[in-house]
Amino acid sequence: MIEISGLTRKIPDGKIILDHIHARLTPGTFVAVVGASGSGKSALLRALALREQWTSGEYKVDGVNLLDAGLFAKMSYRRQVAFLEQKPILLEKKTALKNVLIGAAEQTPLWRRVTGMIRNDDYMGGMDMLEDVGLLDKGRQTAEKLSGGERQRVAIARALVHGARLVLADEPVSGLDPHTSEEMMQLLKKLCREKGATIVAALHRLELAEKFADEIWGMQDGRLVLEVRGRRLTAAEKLKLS
Ligand SMILES: Nc1ncnc2c1ncn2[C@@H]1O[C@H](COP(=O)(O)OP(=O)(O)OP(=O)(O)O)[C@@H](O)[C@H]1O
Repeated sequence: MIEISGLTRKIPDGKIILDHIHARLTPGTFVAVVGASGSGKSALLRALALREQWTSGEYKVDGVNLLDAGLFAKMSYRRQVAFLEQKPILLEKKTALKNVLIGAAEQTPLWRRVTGMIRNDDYMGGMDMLEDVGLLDKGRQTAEKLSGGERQRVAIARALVHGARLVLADEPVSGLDPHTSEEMMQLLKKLCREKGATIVAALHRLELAEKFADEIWGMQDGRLVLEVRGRRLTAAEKLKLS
């Protein structure tokens, strides 16, 4: 269980971009973060990934406040968190399988990054994960030849093969056509269910959030102003977020 309380981030010019956010993340839940451009969706995801400094607040993971914990505890937590970029950065000349197994710098042991070695059981694990994301036939294809949707799938497989418990996805369907976007959302939902990972995805398209997410968080001016579970947003709520 992850509990955030009073998460605040103030940038050097004094502007508060995340303002006293309280939230709870239950394992295996798919959360969509929605809100107007500049409302703080990406900033929230980066703060959850500990990629940016928190000015104040508590970040409790299984009851322990990570912000008071030592460097090793933070590093060990970061290894359990995967961040999916809008445009995944892959090793272009390497195969999809190698990208899954050695591409995630924060989650890959140093010896493997240095040697590029893949053990037989890792190879099987990588292939299983590629199958889970529907890319078994693309395992030997180099990343440069993959489509936008396939690249996102490789990035998702890479996140999950290393056992990420929290996957933060910043606009995972940006630039994808409507059909591929729906497939991607379906895949995230399936992996959430099957692997028990918690997924927090920033989304521009409300209808995708309503169709696929278990919870919708609405951001406005750095504040979390809506938390909706198991239902669509009302017209008034949509208006609030526009
Ligand atoms: N490191 C930073 N330095 C200065 N300002 C920042 C920084 N990070 C975010 N901001 C500002 O904080 C606000 C929220 O930005 P953020 O990128 O989180 O919005 P967003 O909701 O993800 O927007 P979009 O949907 O356009 O991606 C914006 O006003 C942005 O300019």
